[in-house]
Amino acid sequence: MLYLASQSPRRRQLLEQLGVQFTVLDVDVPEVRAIGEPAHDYISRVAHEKAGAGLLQVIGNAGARVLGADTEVVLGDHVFGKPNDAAQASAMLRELAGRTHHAVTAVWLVDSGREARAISVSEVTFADLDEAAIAAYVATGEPFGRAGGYAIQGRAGAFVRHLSGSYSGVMGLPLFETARLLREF
Ligand SMILES: Cc1cn([C@H]2C[C@H](O)[C@@H](COP(=O)(O)OP(=O)(O)OP(=O)(O)O)O2)c(=O)[nH]c1=O
Repeated sequence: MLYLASQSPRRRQLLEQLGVQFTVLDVDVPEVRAIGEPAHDYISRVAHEKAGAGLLQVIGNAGARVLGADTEVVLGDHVFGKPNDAAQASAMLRELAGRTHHAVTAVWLVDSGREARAISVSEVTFADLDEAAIAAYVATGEPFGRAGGYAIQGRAGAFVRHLSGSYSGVMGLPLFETARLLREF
């Protein structure tokens, strides 16, 4: 049995695209980057902790495999998680506007004896955004619950001048990499 340790409706929707049967587990892992922790190490660690927390819930079930993922937006050494309020969302969008950032998703697949990881790094270039565009976007509510304060699958799709990488990875679960993990496991 496959489990998805995630409360993200996007991840559920994306995993459904692969046509696999799975059950969702609720996990709540603190997302706190340690001082000096490299961005990719942090993202991978959080995804691993989500998968591990899920596995603890189903460890008695024979054949249980658990997927966990974490998505963050990275600009230089800054890691943008989900904004807490409108001011934070606006500040993130102001930094992303007119620049190229990385949208990074780490995925772990674990069972009681094995674990495997995939990491998807996409390069995303945003158009210039003026204060009015940022305010209008934040007012849609879309930034909340989204890394970097934007949803590529929503209105922010119009901000993306260029994407090199994985659209599903930016959205929260890279399908090519996830399918490969499931096949190889
Ligand atoms: C960049 C980007 C992120 N996102 C979402 C995907 C993730 O749900 C979220 C990043 O937060 P995460 O901490 O990766 O995930 P989550 O808290 O939503 O869910 P869980 O930890 O339970 O798995 O941002 C989009 O939906 N679209 C985008 O374009």
